[in-house]
Amino acid sequence: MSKVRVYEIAKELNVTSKEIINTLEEYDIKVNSHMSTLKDEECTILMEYYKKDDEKQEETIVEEVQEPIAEENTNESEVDDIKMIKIPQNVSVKELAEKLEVQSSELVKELMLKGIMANVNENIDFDTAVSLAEKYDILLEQQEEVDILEDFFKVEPSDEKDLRSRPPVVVVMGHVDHGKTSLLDAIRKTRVTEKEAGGITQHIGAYVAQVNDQKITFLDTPGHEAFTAMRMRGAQATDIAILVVAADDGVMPQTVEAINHAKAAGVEIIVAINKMDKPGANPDRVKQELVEYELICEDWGGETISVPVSAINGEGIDQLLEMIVLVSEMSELKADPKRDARGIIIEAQLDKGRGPVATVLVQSGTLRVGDPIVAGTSYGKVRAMMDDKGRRVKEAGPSKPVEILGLNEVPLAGDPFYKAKNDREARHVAEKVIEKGKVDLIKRSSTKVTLDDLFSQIQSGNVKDLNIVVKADVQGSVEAVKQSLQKLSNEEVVIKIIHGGVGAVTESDVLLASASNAIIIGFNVRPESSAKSVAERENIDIRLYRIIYNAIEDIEAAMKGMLDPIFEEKVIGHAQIRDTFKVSGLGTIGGAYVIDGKFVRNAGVRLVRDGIVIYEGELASLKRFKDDVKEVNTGYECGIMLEKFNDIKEDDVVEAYVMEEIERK
Ligand SMILES: Nc1nc2c(ncn2[C@@H]2O[C@H](COP(=O)(O)OP(=O)(O)OP(=O)(O)O)[C@@H](O)[C@H]2O)c(=O)[nH]1
Repeated sequence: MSKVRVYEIAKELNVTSKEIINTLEEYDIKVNSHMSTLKDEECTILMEYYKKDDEKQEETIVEEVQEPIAEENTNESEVDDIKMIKIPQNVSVKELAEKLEVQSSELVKELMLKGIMANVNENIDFDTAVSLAEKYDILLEQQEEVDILEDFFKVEPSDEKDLRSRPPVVVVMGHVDHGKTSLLDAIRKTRVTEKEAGGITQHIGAYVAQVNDQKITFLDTPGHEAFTAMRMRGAQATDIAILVVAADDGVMPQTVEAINHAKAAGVEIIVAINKMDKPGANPDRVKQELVEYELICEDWGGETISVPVSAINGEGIDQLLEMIVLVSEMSELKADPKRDARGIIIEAQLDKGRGPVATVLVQSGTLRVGDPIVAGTSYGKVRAMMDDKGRRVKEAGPSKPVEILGLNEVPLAGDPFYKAKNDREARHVAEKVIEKGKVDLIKRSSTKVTLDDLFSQIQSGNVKDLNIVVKADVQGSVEAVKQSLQKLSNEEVVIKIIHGGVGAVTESDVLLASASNAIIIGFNVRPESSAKSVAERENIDIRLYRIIYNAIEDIEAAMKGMLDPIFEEKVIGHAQIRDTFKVSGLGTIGGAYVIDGKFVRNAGVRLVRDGIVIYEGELASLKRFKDDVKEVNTGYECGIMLEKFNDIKEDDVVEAYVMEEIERK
């Protein structure tokens, strides 16, 4: 118990500081004030002394039940006499003087006496501040830095009566080349530029379309990756996703990804069946294919709204917009325009002449020119605001995208922004965010689930749904895994397969897992290298299996807290097959080049072709020229033979791994 002060132990023992000083005097120990620090043995003496006293008192109480516990509370008044003030870790002399209600010059003098030369604007550390305050019988407490941020970012819900309807925020998703950009352009052309005489559409990352007396805000970056990347950073900006499916091409892999990303985010989906002008257009086939993904269109007896459109000739665009209005009316989207502005950064860049320029989407409150704001680690006063038509505006309410000038640096897309009380608070909060680490701040509320800590997260009530992304080499495996895993759901936790697909684990899968707190399970597939690095950064658990049963077993065990991964695989190198040689009686030798890490003779190996694992086993031989070798390092060529496997082809990648014992987290 080091560095305990008199008043602290007094509080602990529920007596006055004065009493503590007197008691110590009985033991010939002299202390000066309630701020004096006590030695360990002095604390022990006091604890012993008062313990006995307590026991004695208890006995007395037992004997004299009627006796009121006389004025016990007088102790508190003494404690109350000591004024307690919270200060940050570092304060300037001036700030401290204000808190202590004394002249700054007086503190400067006091500091001089202590041998510290400081002017009024200089910062002093907490201990020095404490020693200064002691003189004024004021006790300083260190303000927890997290408090400042938590207080600042805390969003009190608005009163129901202050809520007003707001326009929907819409994003366009779909498979590559199905017409996302063309559709956004078509809407902008009919609903934005032409109606605004002389209005020039600015590309600011979002635009507002007018439909009769309603407005719709479109985010101008199509694609589910951008959408989920923002969501992963904590920003849920979108209300409705338009799923664009080309009528002549039908549901394709990225259509499925888009569906699952939208579903995981819980946004409404409206299907736009595009390219209706094309001769091969077959909207019924699209609707039929969508059924498999639980999007059953209205004319097929379901609830999903679908609209046939052509981004080229404008067919169906009006109807699509009306449907968006209808869906948003049903969703009763509301926000409080009166409170301090809050929203997200949609995109931002550095403009040579104007400095950092950011497009922001106001989500609640009203942003005004002159408002001090914080966005991630950047801050500043809104110097000017422009809308999507390049017009200067003074304020922007909920769902309105505006371009703003005045931030000190370029924020990131997806950063939330908040209005601060004043410039000083904005700067201070941004500095604290930098100190604390931005990523940490944004993800404060989301600890990522891993199989290793699944059980403890279930126990603590953090996990009610175990979200899983499944990737496999063939569709059959995806389906088999989905079905077997879903059966594992029990009363405590429901297993949800939020996305399943064929092929390597991609960055988009990892983004989805991160945004939805999911784990990824791969069967006979490998993560792409970009996916691997994002997974590491985001702390996403990717589990790779060859046998479905093993995955089921692991998840079942993890749910019961009985997972025992004693060994973990560590990939030690990759080699690319550059040539192959058939040797009669022996088999195929791969002429390989070690591209990273190293190859060792007794490592486990797997052969990967286009992200799919074709073979897993052992090396039958590892040679440099004619000699058998134990290992081959990066940048060297070698001859590889695989145990009982000859289907080696040019450009195949062989991955070498060893099993390492790991500690359970
Ligand atoms: N005939 C016809 N062609 C269309 C239509 N919509 C888009 N296209 C064409 O399809 C091609 C792809 O359109 P984009 O709008 O670039 O598609 P996208 O989905 O944004 O593509 P990515 O951004 O690459 O994912 C272009 O050549 C368009 O001209 C349509 O309604 N009818």
